[in-house]
Amino acid sequence: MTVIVLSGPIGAGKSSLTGILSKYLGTKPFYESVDDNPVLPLFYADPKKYAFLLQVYFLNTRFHSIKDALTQDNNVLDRSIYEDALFFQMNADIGRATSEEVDTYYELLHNMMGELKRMPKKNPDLLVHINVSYDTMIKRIKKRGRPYEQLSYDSSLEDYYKRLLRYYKPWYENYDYSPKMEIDGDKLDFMANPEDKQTVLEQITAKLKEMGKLPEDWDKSTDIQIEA
Ligand SMILES: Nc1ncnc2c1ncn2[C@@H]1O[C@H](COP(=O)(O)OP(=O)(O)OP(=O)(O)O)[C@@H](O)[C@H]1O
Ligand SMILES: Nc1nc(=O)c2ncn([C@H]3C[C@H](O)[C@@H](CO)O3)c2[nH]1
Repeated sequence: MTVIVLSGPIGAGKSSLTGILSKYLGTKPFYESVDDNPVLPLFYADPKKYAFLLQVYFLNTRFHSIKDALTQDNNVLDRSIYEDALFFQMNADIGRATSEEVDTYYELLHNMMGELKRMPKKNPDLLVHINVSYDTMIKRIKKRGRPYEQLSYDSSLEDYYKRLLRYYKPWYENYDYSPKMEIDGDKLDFMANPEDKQTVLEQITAKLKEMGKLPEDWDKSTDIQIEA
């Protein structure tokens, strides 16, 4: 059983790489609830009012996916539960949560993490973190085109996104729930460039082999077709 989780800021390419990787490894993808998420547009329209509700929504949907993923064979998850607190803390730090909401959130998170410890598999096998600069992040957010994430929708998002990148750096450095590796999302266009896609799959395959999670003679074509 191998569970891989992707991490990285908004628009880094987690969902895209989840699709590629799960197809390549023949495993099941688990996507974050975004397009079917009724709270996300409310949050972007009024972050102070909806930050707490959005966090609880994400925690709940993430918990469902994890419970499912950790009891099945092989999986790829497009964001880790360990990033939830990063988002919440950042929003709390900019005044979008009351002290009661902060206390309640951390109690709930602690409670849920306690449940995870009782699962047959407690942690993922590997975290694959996609690193991107601010410019790449904005380019990808534009390309994907969710209206409420655009700087033209709310110019304060520039500060929000830059702050998010600052929070991610120490978060990744301190992450120690599983082995981890970084992908250079600025240089590697694994969506449009087949050579870059091959490079990324080779890097992940090498790490899985090193960890004994893939046979040494695993040699599968990286020529897989994914809908953008
Ligand atoms: N390495 C890449 N090179 C070029 N384009 C990319 C790359 N990764 C993702 N994209 C494009 O960038 C956009 C955002 O990608 P994606 O939705 O996978 O990001 P994400 O990290 O899952 O975002 P979110 O955190 O918001 O869910 C998509 O339009 C995707 O096609
Ligand atoms: N506030 C907040 N807390 C979270 O835990 C969280 N997880 C994801 N997101 C937002 C980022 C993208 O817009 C979109 C897709 O990742 O959802 C979050 N926003």
